[in-house]
Amino acid sequence: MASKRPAHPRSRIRQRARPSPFSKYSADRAQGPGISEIDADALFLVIAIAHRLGPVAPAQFDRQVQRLRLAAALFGLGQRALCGGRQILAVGHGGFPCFALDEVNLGKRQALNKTRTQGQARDGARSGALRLLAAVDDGATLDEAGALTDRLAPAERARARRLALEVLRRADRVDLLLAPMLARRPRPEIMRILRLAAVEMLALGEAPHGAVNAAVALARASGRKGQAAAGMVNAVLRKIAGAAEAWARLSPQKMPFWLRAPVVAAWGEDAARAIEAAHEAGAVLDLTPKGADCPGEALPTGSHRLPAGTRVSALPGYAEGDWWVQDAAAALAVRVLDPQPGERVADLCAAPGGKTLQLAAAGAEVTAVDISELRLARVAENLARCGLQARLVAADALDWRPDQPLDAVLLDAPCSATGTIRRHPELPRIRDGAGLAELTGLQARLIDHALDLLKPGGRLIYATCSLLPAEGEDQLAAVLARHPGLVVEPPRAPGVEPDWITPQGGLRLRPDLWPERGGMDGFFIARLRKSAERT
Ligand SMILES: C[S@@+](CC[C@H](N)C(=O)[O-])C[C@H]1O[C@@H](n2cnc3c(N)ncnc32)[C@H](O)[C@@H]1O
Repeated sequence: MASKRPAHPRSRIRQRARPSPFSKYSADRAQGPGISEIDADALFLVIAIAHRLGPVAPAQFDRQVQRLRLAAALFGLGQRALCGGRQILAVGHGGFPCFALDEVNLGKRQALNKTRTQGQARDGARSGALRLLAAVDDGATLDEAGALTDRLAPAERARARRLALEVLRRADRVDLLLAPMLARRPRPEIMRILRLAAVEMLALGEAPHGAVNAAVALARASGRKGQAAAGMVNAVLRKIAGAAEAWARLSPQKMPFWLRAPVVAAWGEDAARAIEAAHEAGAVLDLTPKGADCPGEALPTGSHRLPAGTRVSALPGYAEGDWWVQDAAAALAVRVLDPQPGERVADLCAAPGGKTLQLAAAGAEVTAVDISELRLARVAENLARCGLQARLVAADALDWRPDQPLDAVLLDAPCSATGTIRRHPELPRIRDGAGLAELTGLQARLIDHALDLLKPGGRLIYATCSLLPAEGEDQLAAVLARHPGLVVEPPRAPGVEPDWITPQGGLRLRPDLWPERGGMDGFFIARLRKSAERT
């Protein structure tokens, strides 16, 4: 397409030389790639399109981003340029020169003035999902990548995340189906488009013509090489549309070897497959009630369950803080502790605070400690919403000591989080099991420190949202060996089934439990009582 290259060489140099104050993924990610990594020519063109300076009011921001995105698409610039466009505007909010779109220069007034149809909204969600998937391929979690969909309307943003989750739950299974249909492996951005359309058709019931047309359009919009691949995308996806039987014969995607091997060693091949099926099925929504009023079906353990995809903020009682979101397995740690009103309890790795809320709701005098000030702010928000109180301390738990010994400590230790793959299916793709020895070493030090903070006869709950025995059963065995006199107490709580209790007395929860109810996160919970004799 012909375009007028405006003479703004200085803006080009300035933008290239000046690093963006925004990381690519989120404010939490300190060293994300900045604007300098965006394809310079694409960025130059977007700046060219947007060269008429003027402040962008926050209310117009989304509209400006949308226009810039359309402009970039018209020039065939693809994702990287779109990302650049967003960042230029974002920089504008931070006080840098801000670029507003010049429709006259663009010469495409009609296209830009088009009102958004439903189809465009869906493509916004698909493009958003592809940006999230690209970020995961770069090693980001979906939460870290969330900022990449900020410019979408809330419903599109939610749909983009849902699509990305569904693809990540099946990416390996789709690749197995695609492999014989591909003469050679396409570029990563084309592979992501193929996976997305395949999952939409085979797992989400999307009509083939809609999914295939959208995929072809996305391939074309992804740049010159994408345009060349559009024919292949069309042909392959038409074959995929007819491959429902072959798809049904493929098993759910396997856990990576570093995780699967210890799972099989602990519980066998059938359990590993059942866990993989639960990972593919994804997670439902669980709430922990503060009092009696809580939407959803009451589970035997006291949590309330709603279908996946339920909009949390639309549920009754959200603003009033009548409940909070917490997986049924996670909620069992505090139920097993059974905190009493007035007891002095520390929640040593507290953020975002689900367990702190449970402790405070039980009437305990809670100190919530977390090493991350940023994450501790979420505990404060959650406490405020639910009208509950706790003392918040931003500190390394290993350095923190209360002024008097405690009745109880809850240690929900940092771990591999492999029990949460149903809701974080990107974890197996971005982790490789490295650093496990470091984590288990930290867990052991935290356990010993927690025991040291307890009064004689005080109780400790050790919990991890992990499927790895190294972070659960093995830690329990090791702490019992290190501390003679320490006792494991039965993990009693309403709804806890005898089969969930290990021979050693720990509580082993797995995603394949309660299959008819929708599963639960993987967790290990142990209740320990310190010797009543002073040492
Ligand atoms: C599994 S999450 C805790 C979830 C939390 N208990 C809940 O129920 O919402 C682990 C937390 O440990 C914190 N953490 C990691 N290392 C820590 C340390 N040495 N001291 C205190 N907190 C730590 C992390 O910041 C993270 O918020």
